[in-house]
Amino acid sequence: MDLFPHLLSLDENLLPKDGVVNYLGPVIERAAADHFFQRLRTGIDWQPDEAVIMGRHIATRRHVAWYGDRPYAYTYSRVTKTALGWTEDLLALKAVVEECSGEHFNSCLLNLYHDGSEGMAWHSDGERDLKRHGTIASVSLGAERRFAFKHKRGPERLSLNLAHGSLLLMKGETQSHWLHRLPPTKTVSEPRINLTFRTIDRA
Ligand SMILES: O=C(O)CCC(=O)C(=O)O
Ligand SMILES: [Fe+2]
Repeated sequence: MDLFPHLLSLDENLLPKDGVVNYLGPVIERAAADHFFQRLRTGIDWQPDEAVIMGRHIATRRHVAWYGDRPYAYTYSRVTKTALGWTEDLLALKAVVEECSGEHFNSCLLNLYHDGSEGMAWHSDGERDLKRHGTIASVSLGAERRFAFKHKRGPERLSLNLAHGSLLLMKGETQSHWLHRLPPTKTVSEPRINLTFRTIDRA
């Protein structure tokens, strides 16, 4: 009998090459995940994300927030944000993620997708301020959404569903060689919150 099936996923790399992605499935039980979703929905300082398109600042419908150990300045899609101090809920989620991954994180970017019409385009999280080859730990709460990877130079593609309360780890060289995205979908009308725990590493 397998008492800890999700722990086995740490040995299973979803990528065929050039990086490591582990999907641990739901690591937070449903009632706790529901609780965190509700608390974060109202307790986080959500702001519309901004994009700079042809030199103009455009506010997106997707909302974002940025928290960390210190007031890190973080440049993301060419907009700089200053990290707010951890909330009790974020520290509790960080503890779960650190326990499951065996790694430590000093910051977290949160995304709020109001429904399936909002997503995130192909990108990698190789920002200058992030620790090189550091793990990114992604927690999903709320509506289940598809998440996709494609290799930057080859034909390889894969995708998976991110369940309520689940944890996905992107490790090692993943950001150097793969893009990821959250495709918009007509079939989801419920909101989703995503938390990506990261390590900011700067002089
Ligand atoms: O919402 C997600 O699952 C992914 C978010 C993401 O890729 C990011 O914030 O960099
Ligand atoms: Fe990302």
